[in-house]
Amino acid sequence: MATDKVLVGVIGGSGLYNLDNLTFIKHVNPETPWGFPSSPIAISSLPSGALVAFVARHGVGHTISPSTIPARANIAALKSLGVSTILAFSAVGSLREEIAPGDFILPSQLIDRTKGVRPTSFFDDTGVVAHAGFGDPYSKGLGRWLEGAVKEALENEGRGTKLWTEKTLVVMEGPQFSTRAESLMYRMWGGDLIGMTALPEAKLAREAEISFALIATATDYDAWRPHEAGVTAAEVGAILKQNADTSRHVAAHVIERLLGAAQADSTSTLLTEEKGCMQFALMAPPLSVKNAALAYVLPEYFSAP
Ligand SMILES: CSC[C@H]1O[C@H](OP(=O)(O)O)[C@H](O)[C@@H]1O
Ligand SMILES: Nc1ncnc2[nH]cnc12
Repeated sequence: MATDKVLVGVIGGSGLYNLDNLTFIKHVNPETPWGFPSSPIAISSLPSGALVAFVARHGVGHTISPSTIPARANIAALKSLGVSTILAFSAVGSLREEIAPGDFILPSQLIDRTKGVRPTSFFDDTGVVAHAGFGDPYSKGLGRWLEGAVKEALENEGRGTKLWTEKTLVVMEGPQFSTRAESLMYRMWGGDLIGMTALPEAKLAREAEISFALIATATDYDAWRPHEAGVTAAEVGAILKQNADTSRHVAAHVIERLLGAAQADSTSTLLTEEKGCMQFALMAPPLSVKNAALAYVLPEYFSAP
């Protein structure tokens, strides 16, 4: 099933700086109205010939901190290539005893503990006000479908990696890890996982009408456990390689099946679930507004001056 369109994008987090299990074709580096993406985007092909676009969230040499990731450029650059669905990978700490380092999770909810220092909207400084729906931060149909596909990929890899679903991810500013008091408070709030990068990425994907799912990979137990030292970067680093190898396997397996499923059923909305979601989020008639930045990321509604 070959197509020359890049319908699926992957964002790699800590430890996942390439998809070198796929056949590399070329790098592209689109300059967006929000600057360049975190890394040049690697276009690779799956065994079927279908194309995948990959961006390394922290740069390929992990030089970009969570607070300064150019998330708007990453999402806009992927959209400019034709991407309609993004699978994002993220290393997270566990706030629950049962979720162990090495486990994979498809979170369904987010709690925002970033500090307002990250630009979170494509509409900033455009004169257009938009309120995207975000009650379900991850695309629900895609998430339901991924549950089976990721489970199958993990079983097929044969490492015994567990998959959890319906979990709540707390997104903190960083770069320092949490105090014990904060970690305990997040547990009381209902948090199951903690990370530093899931926002604003998911909000921006929604504004860009891109289907979006997060595949979180647990690296540590954060600081809430009594009688255990708090988390360190060394502890996280020790498990990143194993998680990244499994993530590469999961990405290849899942994307091949996702594209196959979408192509086999012409009524499938797996790749297009969020299309049209911004239509009623805009507080002014969009076609009356000419804006180059919005025309770049939402050409469905805006045109350039
Ligand atoms: C190296 S641990 C902290 C670092 O790892 C996570 O990154 P990502 O979500 O991109 O995998 C976490 O959010 C921090 O940025
Ligand atoms: N314990 C933790 N806190 C925040 N982000 C993380 N990423 C991986 N482990 C983390």
